[in-house]
Amino acid sequence: MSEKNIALNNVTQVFRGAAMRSMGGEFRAVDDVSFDLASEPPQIVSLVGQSGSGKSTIARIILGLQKPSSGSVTYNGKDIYKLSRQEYDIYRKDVQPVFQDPYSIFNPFYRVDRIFWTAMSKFKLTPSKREGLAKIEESLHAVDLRPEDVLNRYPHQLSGGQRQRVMLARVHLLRPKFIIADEPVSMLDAAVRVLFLNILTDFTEKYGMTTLFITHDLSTAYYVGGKIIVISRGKIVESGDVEQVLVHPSHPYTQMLLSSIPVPDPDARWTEKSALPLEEEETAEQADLEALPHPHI
Ligand SMILES: Nc1ncnc2c1ncn2[C@@H]1O[C@H](COP(=O)(O)OP(=O)(O)OP(=O)(O)O)[C@@H](O)[C@H]1O
Repeated sequence: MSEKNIALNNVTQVFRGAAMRSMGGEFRAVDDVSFDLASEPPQIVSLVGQSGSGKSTIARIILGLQKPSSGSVTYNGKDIYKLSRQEYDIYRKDVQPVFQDPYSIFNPFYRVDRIFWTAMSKFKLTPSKREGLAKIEESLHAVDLRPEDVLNRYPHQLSGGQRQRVMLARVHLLRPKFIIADEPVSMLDAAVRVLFLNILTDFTEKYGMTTLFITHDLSTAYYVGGKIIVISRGKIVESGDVEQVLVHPSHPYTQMLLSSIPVPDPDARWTEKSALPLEEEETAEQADLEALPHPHI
């Protein structure tokens, strides 16, 4: 199997405007970020940082939704903005997104089956109606959904967990080399979250899809395993095997993120405020730890 590679080379994203007046008119959301995602061996790489640290901006840049102010993203060594039409079509098929709440990208007027038929036609998978339906059903079963429960429904008739799994079924159907999953479980409850994460790790192991898993929550990064990249204020501060980094964090920011995770203790009352300083004025989301192991082992 030929190896494919997405590389971020000194990617920087500067936002300018009146709203950044207090910061000298510009704000560096992503600052000189470089890392690689390789298809071989397939792996999960978690990109972790607080709210506002630049994670989603990096996802958008990789997906070609936003051109960085400087630096480049290359696919197999070629700048994604210099790919031919045909090469770009391959990139779009090879690199599939899963967003936090897919509701915003579902067309509310179309039933769920249309998502799959549209994907097949867009990426020129043109099976017969019968073969196509068999593939769709296989993909739904792969994410633990029953076709009869979802295919004829409208997006608003599904739960958040079902909608997220429909997006995973779409990924299963397309069999990309890479998944860019931006906070895919942050809106799910603990039980559905674990189900989703298990399917995602299965995709990497069974079908060889390398996943960039974006999360603010160290516990979920620890749960999915693989590698981790820790980002603060747009800069990578630490990276490596998730086990190594979370058990022996070397950077103060990683240590601080770890120490801010509340340890479930039925006898303890939560009286103190988190020691975590925020990236922005926004409030950091609380990690939902109910069903996930604590990274301190
Ligand atoms: N189009 C834009 N114009 C101006 N500032 C922006 C724009 N997009 C993002 N930002 C700012 O860049 C910073 C990084 O945003 P980004 O969404 O990448 O962070 P994040 O780590 O994904 O946060 P979250 O987990 O809350 O989604 C934030 O301060 C955000 O307000």
